[in-house]
Amino acid sequence: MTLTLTVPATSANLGPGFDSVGLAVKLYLTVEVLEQADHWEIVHDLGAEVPSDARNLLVETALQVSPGLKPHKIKMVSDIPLARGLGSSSSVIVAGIELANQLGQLGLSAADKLTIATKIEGHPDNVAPAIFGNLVIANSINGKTNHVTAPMPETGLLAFIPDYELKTSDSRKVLPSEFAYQEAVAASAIANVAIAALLTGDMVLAGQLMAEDLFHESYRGQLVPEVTKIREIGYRSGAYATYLSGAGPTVMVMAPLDKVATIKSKLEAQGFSGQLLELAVDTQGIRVSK
Ligand SMILES: Nc1ncnc2c1ncn2[C@@H]1O[C@H](COP(=O)(O)OP(=O)(O)OP(=O)(O)O)[C@@H](O)[C@H]1O
Ligand SMILES: N[C@@H](CCO)C(=O)O
Repeated sequence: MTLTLTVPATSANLGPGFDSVGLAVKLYLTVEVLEQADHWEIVHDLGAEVPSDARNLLVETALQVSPGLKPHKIKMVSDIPLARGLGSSSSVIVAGIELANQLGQLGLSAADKLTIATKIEGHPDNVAPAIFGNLVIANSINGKTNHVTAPMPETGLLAFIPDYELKTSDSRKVLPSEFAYQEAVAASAIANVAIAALLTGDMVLAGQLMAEDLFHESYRGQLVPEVTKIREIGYRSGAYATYLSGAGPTVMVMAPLDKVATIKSKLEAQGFSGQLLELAVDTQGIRVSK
């Protein structure tokens, strides 16, 4: 039987949860492992920029975890748009670790996978929900990763996915290299209350605090000009929150389920170039079938 790995997309930060909070959503990367071969071959239609050989991030990750793996032919299909703030790189890294785990029979625990994935990605906010599903709050310090998974309170999710890419590396370049002590205290207090509100199911309070992020959104706004108008429309139409998903450029609107259709049609009327997608929370994380 064929080994198939299915990994969800993820939306990181949720405003002030910079580098530490993420939500799994129902868009998927699917990796089907076919026959053993002389060399790695990845069959995909993700464009010429994505390598079809051992340079593909999937294989690079798998070989980093288990260098002796035998090459295989692999079919890769993805609904997760690349470099748009929906965790495409994390989905591949998580799939690569699982590929090594399965082919190399490594017996990795979920915690091991999170530690490895965080080391490769640099922060746990996308890889953690890609592994566990749901809402995950995680940190990593000196190679030690901690995480808490929680159900997401009921909310509609509307993603505006611009038709331009924004690489995480470029979006991190506009962030400050230092933060004054008082500012750091204020930023983390906002994040703490936002998380407490999410964990107690208070989407109204969570949404207010998500809009008050001090860590990254104000610096990145210039890279995603649509965010100001989308936030204004969301605010006037009763959304809970509007935030930059991951490093952007996707803008996520969280809103009561009965307000999503109205907000969607108001956003459509703006004529922004891109896609508007209604999403739902993935509650499972990575699936392995064989
Ligand atoms: N299926 C894939 N196979 C191989 N490489 C991929 C795949 N998906 C994404 N990548 C690599 O990851 C890069 C995008 O990573 P980047 O961190 O910039 O954005 P993202 O992960 O989509 O967004 P974010 O981290 O903000 O949520 C792509 O340019 C490509 O190099
Ligand atoms: N927390 C990360 C997510 C994207 O990898 C960022 O905002 O840069």
